[in-house]
Amino acid sequence: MQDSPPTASMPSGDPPRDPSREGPRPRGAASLVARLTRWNMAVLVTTVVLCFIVIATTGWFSAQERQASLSQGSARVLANSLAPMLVFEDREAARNELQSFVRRGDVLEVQLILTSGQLFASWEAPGQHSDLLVSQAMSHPAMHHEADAQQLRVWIPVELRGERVGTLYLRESLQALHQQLQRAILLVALMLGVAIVVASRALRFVQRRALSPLVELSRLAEQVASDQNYSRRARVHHPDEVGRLTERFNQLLRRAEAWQAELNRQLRAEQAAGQQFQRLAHEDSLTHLPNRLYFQSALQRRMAQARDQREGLALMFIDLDNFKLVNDGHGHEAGDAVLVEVSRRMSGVLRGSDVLCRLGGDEFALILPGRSAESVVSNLAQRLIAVVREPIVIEGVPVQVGATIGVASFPEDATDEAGLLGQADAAMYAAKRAGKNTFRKAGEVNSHEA
Ligand SMILES: Nc1nc2c(ncn2[C@@H]2O[C@H](COP(=O)(O)OP(=O)(O)OP(=O)(O)O)[C@@H](O)[C@H]2O)c(=O)[nH]1
Repeated sequence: MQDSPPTASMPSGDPPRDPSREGPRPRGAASLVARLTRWNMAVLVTTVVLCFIVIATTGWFSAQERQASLSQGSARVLANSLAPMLVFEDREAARNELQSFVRRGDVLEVQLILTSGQLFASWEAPGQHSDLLVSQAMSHPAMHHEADAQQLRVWIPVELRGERVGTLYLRESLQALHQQLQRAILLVALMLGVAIVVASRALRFVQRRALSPLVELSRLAEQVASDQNYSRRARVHHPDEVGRLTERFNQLLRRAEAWQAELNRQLRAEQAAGQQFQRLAHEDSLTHLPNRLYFQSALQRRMAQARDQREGLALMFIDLDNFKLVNDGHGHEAGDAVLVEVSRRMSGVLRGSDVLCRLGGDEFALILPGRSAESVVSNLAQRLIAVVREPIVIEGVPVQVGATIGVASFPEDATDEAGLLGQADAAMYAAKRAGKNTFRKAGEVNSHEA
């Protein structure tokens, strides 16, 4: 057989890819490292800012308290030295004492008031006006202080030998303290800013290291999803949760690989079975020549090709002579053996492009593609008749059959398959009538003879 029946194309072992599961990470999907760093930074910055607020507030209040206690201490010393001057009504000495006291610089106002409520001596910084109410000064029996954001006020009783002789009122500016504190806060803020920058770098580095096995696993999963190569394996870095996850993932890969191998094996088996089925459907089981089903499609295909390429084609209809006698005389099995041998002999004299088919019984058809010269066709018919006529030895007994051939040419005798086969069939019958073991061409058979 020169033209083998077509085989069915089977799908490859790999299942189809799903493009939606491939490709880079979608836009806007941040990496786990970046997301974790952002969250950690948010927590860190919030904590640092809260700490900063607590430190600054506590610092402010404790600095104010320290300033108040310092001022109270110096006011007490001043009150002690002013007490005798108050008793002896030495205003000049009291003013001098106040003058030397206010050299400290932060003082805005000092007032010395007698128990009667009368002002004994005072000092006010340039541009300052006293804000003291006498009733307020006398209302505090013991040392007392008040502070707001800008100023500190101290009231202290002036006593001599345990007896109250007046009140000393001191008002101080907290501006210097403010500036000092601002500088300290700025310095702390700067240091915290640097600490945040260093911490963010360190966090990113640590998280990148800690999450690298997870990132590696995710990359591997993406690769496997993309190329479906289940023989890949992920590296287990540490025997922690991620390590165990990696082991489970490798286990899944091993199973998927085994499933894929089994699926491929099944597909190959089905492919082979399909090819076998295709072959059997188009093959004559006795002679292994292409059968009638294949002949019909082959003739259609070859004629279409001939039409397209403006080529010719010849068809021979071959019927064995006196084959029935073999069956009747030597049995059906002997008849089968003759059919097999005749097929083998006829195949032996054909060209590679010729297609010999068994149509059924003792009937054969031969497609000769291309435009063949008349003499070539005649010679081939004679050779076929000659090889078939050679005696065939069946179980030691020679038997003889013959062959009668009808030839039809495309496009001269017919332009469609049925017409061409009919013409070859008619020519063959004409040859039978002419005495068998011969051939006839459709073009030479006149209508009367047909
Ligand atoms: N052994 C065998 N015989 C078959 C097979 N198919 C058909 N036959 C027989 O082949 C014979 C064909 O009959 P014919 O073509 O009329 O017989 P013939 O002797 O060749 O007649 P002519 O063509 O006039 O020479 C019949 O007896 C069928 O039973 C087969 O597969 N095996």
